[in-house]
Order: sequence, then C-alpha cells, then structure tokens
Amino acid sequence: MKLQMEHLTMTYPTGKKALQDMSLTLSSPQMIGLLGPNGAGKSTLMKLLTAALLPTQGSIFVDARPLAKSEGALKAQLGYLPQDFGLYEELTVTQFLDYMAALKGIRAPKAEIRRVLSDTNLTPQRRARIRTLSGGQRQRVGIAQALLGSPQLLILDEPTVGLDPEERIHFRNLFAQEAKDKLVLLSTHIIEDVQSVCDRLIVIHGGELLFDGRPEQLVARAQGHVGVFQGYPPQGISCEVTAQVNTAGGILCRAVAEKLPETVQKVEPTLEDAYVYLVGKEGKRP
Ligand SMILES: Nc1ncnc2c1ncn2[C@@H]1O[C@H](COP(=O)(O)OP(=O)(O)OP(=O)(O)O)[C@@H](O)[C@H]1O
Repeated sequence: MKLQMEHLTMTYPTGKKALQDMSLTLSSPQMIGLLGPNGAGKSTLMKLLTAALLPTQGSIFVDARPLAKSEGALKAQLGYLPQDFGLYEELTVTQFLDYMAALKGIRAPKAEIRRVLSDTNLTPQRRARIRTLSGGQRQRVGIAQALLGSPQLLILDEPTVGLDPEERIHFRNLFAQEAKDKLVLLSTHIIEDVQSVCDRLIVIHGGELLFDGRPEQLVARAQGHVGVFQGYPPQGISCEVTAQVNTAGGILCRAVAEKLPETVQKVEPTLEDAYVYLVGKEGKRP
C-alpha cells in the first residue's frame, strides 16, 4: 500500500492553519512514528489520511488513485484509532467489538474478536461493561477495534496514552510485529515508543514538516549539541535540560543547545536529545 500526500494544507473554519504544504509518501511495510509537540498537526494529518477531514488544499493518493475515488477501498483496509473515540458505555467489550466487526464487514467475527482480545490482553475483561473499565483498559479496547480484520493500514493516534510501562512495551512490540507486512503510522509524545521500533520518523511542528528520516539520522543532527553540566547550566546559556541526576558529587544536567560552552563535556545524543534539539531550535526561530 502506498499513501501519497501532495502539498496538503488544512485550514480549519476558525482560520487556524493546522497543516501547511505537507508532501509525504508512506509505503508498506513500514512502521512510522509521527512526532511533534501539542498542536503540531499530528491528529489533523491522521484525520486527513483516513478521510475523516477534507484538506483545504492539496491531494492524497492511495495506491496512485485519488482518495476521493478510493475512499471505500481505503476504509476496507484501514484500522484507525482516533484520539477521541466514542465507546458504547453500556455494551460489554465483546459486544462492542462484535458491533465494530459488523461495521467492518468481518465474516468470522468470533475468532477475530478472540484474537484481538488476546493481543490486547483484554480476555479477562471480555464480559465487562465498558463503563466499568479503567482508562488503560478503554484505550486497549480502542486498539483492539483498530486491529480487527488485520487491516493493511493502521493509523494510531497516541495509542499508548493511559497505558502503564509494561503495557507500552507490549504494544510497541505488537505494532512492530504488525508492521512486518503492513503500514503502521503512530503518533506519540513518548520517544521510547518509537525509539527501537520505527524505521522512519516524521516530525512536524506548527503544521510544517521538520524532519523525515531514520531515527539515527535525527540523532546525527544533534551531534555536538548535547553536553553534561556539573550542576545547573549557568544563567545566560540558552539551552534545554533533557535530564538531571543526583550523584554523590552533586547534580549533573544533560542539556541540548545550539552552542555549548567549550568547557562542557560533550556526549553522544540520544533520540530524545535530538528531538528536543530539533523542536527547540524551531521554536526559537524568529
Ligand atoms: N476542529 C478544529 N477547529 C479549529 N482548530 C482546530 C481543530 N482541530 C484542531 N485544531 C487546531 O489545529 C492545530 C493542530 O491540532 P492537532 O490536533 O492536529 O494537533 P496535534 O499535533 O494532534 O496535537 P496534540 O499532540 O495536542 O494532540 C492546533 O492548533 C489545534 O488547536
């Protein structure tokens, strides 16, 4: 599957320009992490790709056909977890998945529901009413409905929100497994979610594309811009602290900056440092 976005612009009726002239091509199999600060335009991009919104300018092609002409075909291959999805509070988990399976036209729903319940560790809750579930369990129901029918395209808007660290690792591995033969696009604020599993990262900020490439290419951009300060960085140095630790010798701060003082010990950037460096630099742009 190939999704092409050409010069996509989305301006909401309020006048807010949420995406500006975005051109990207996504092809399967691949797991792509979509990163960006709050309000960057990640959900807007995902809504455009799932035809939940129409762009004000630009075009989307699905396997070289315009999205407007292939919407039915796209939806048949799509598993989508929106950021705010409505759950039917009075249904049990199985009833809800059964309903979603019917909407998706899945032929043997029972076996498929059993599979997604097991993949999302929800088998023990299968008979629980949705209103009785915890936040993390509700999120897993959302993921389960996206996985129904093994769609070729998975679009997951912040799938790990509300999940505990153990569950996050489980889902990270599950999505990576799915991406072996599918196209998986997931948005997140959590760098660890994309660190070891995504082949490709797309970073957007203020509706514009800041970076598109492999994680190690993003890391390379921050080389020479990450240092460790003994104590807090002195006043007057424009930098962003990405970590701090208490040691026997006092506090050590890890910070990224466009220009570090000569005396600071430079260290290898992590992906998180590189992301903070990229987004911070953009935020300071006049
Ligand atoms: N329906 C809407 N009407 C007007 N403006 C909107 C609408 N939806 C989103 N926006 C604005 O568009 C911009 C991009 O929003 P979007 O939800 O796509 O960002 P995001 O990257 O997903 O943010 P977050 O990480 O906080 O979920 C924001 O400034 C937001 O306030």
